Amino acid sequence: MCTGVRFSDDKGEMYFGRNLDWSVPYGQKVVITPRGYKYNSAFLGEMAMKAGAVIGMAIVAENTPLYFDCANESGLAIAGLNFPGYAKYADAAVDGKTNVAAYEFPLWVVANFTTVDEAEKALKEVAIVAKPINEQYPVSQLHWIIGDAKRSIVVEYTERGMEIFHNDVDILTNQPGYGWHQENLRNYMNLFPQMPKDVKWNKAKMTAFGSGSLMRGLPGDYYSPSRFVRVAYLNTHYPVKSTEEESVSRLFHTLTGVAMIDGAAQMADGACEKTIYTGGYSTATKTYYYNTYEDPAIQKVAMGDHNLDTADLVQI
Ligand SMILES: C[C@H](CCC(=O)NCCS(=O)(=O)O)[C@H]1CC[C@H]2[C@@H]3[C@H](O)C[C@@H]4C[C@H](O)CC[C@]4(C)[C@H]3C[C@H](O)[C@]12C
Repeated sequence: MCTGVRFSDDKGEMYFGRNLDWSVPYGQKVVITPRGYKYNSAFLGEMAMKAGAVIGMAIVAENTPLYFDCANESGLAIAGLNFPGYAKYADAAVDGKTNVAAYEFPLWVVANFTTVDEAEKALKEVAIVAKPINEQYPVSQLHWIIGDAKRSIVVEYTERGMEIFHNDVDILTNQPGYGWHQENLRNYMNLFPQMPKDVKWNKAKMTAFGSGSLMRGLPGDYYSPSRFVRVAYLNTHYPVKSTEEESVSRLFHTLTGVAMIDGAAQMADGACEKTIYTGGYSTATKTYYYNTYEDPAIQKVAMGDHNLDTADLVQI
């Protein structure tokens, strides 16, 4: 399972991050795509980085960065999360549509757009096509969260075609679809951060043991609907912060609140899922922060420390 989150600080800068939950790493690295890089889109020919340089977590295949999550220097970010059983891409290019292969979708979004508004408008004309980049990497079944300083959307391509959801809680997990998760939040309207007043049941007078009393019922397990509710509650109740340090701390604490610990939840093949890495981007400093299951110390890569006016991918 995976979890994504977006929020802003008090100056309107965006922080956008995700947990990548799986049993084994994919060999991913932080990859910077500089302004002069060009890539061969599966259906659209040669593409330039119109919205500027990009940073994120990826593997590189055929000299193309296959981003798991990334952001451009204009402040638009995207993360792909597993969506098997629901994602259903077009089998082949669709006439009259802008055809984008699933593997290049994050790169295509951040190469072309600077805001969620721009991306949302263009996405209405997009078909996501089930074409793999090569035989080594089959097509992944994903849905995506796309965010900027103002808001986020969820993109799902299912048997109903392209669906775009306005994401009022700025988070995403896995199956089922965003619409189901949003409706399910209504089951948790009873959750509040406040200390409850003392109550009386006949002669029995009761006071809370301490804080957290009205959070009871917030699901603590790793199941996708449970993580959705938990991270929605955490993200929407966290106080808005001011400094980079406070917001990066917020990002990692929120994602730790839905991180997966080894041994607790097996996948269908019997292997346990765990949070392989947590990664996220700050528009304030154009920096990508990450840590891994093995090394929880937070590492950072600032775009500004690299020459962005070249044509070659930088793999860190
Ligand atoms: C497995 C990852 C999603 C993690 C997740 O959501 N797990 C939930 C597990 S569960 O089923 O819901 O239990 C996804 C996110 C991004 C994906 C990668 C990116 O899409 C980039 C390429 C795309 C290629 O087509 C396949 C390899 C790949 C490198 C993908 C491998 C894998 O599918 C990744 C790493």
